Amino acid sequence: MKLVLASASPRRRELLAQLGLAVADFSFAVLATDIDESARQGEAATDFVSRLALEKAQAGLALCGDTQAVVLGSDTIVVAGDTVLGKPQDATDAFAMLRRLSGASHRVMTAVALVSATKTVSTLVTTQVTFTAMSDAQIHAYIASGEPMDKAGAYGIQGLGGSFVERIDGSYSAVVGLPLVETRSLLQQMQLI
Ligand SMILES: Cc1cn([C@H]2C[C@H](O)[C@@H](COP(=O)(O)OP(=O)(O)OP(=O)(O)O)O2)c(=O)[nH]c1=O
Repeated sequence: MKLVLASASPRRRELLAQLGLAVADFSFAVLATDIDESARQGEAATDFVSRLALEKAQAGLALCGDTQAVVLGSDTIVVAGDTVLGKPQDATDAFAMLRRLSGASHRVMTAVALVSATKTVSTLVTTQVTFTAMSDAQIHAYIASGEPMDKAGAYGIQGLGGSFVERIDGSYSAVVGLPLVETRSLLQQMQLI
C-alpha cells in the first residue's frame, strides 16, 4: 500500500515520520497540491478547515494517479474570536495577527483527511493556545526573524514563537500541523497500521 502525503509542509513530513511508518512496508510520496484556499461566504471555521484538508487529499489522489494509494491531506488555521487567521500576506498582516493574539487565548484547528479510491476518513482537532502579552518591539523583532510568514496565525509554536506561548490546552502536534494521536487512529481505520 502506498501512503501519499499531499503536503508541501516539511513540518507535516517530520510529524508523519514520528508515527514510525517509514520503517514499515510503506512507500512514501510527497505531493504539493494547489487548491483554492479561500473560505466560502458564511462558511464556519470548522467546515472551512475540514473542507480544505479533504480537498488537498482528493487533489493528491487525482494527481498521483495510483488507484491503490491512500492520500493524506491536512490544513491548519488559527481562530481568534470569530476571525480566521491563515498565513499572513505580508509583514503588516503578520503584525496585525500577532497584536491580536498577544495576551489572549485563541484556537488552532487542524483537520486531517485520508482518502483512497473507496474510502474517506477524517478528523478535526481543536487546541486552545494562550499567548503572553507581546510588546510592539517584540512583535517587530519576531517578524524580522522570518518565522511567521509561512504559518497560520503568523507564529510557529515549535520555533521562536514558542517563547510567547504561556499555555496550551490540547494537542501540540496539531498546532504544528498534524495531530499524531488522531492521525494514527485514521491510519488504523484505513487498515494501514
Ligand atoms: C499555528 C502554527 C502553524 N504552523 C503551520 C502549520 C502549517 O504548515 C501552516 C498552515 O498552513 P497550511 O495551509 O495548513 O499548510 P501548508 O501550506 O504549510 O502545507 P500544505 O498545504 O502543503 O500541507 O502553519 C506551524 O508550523 N506552527 C504553528 O504553531
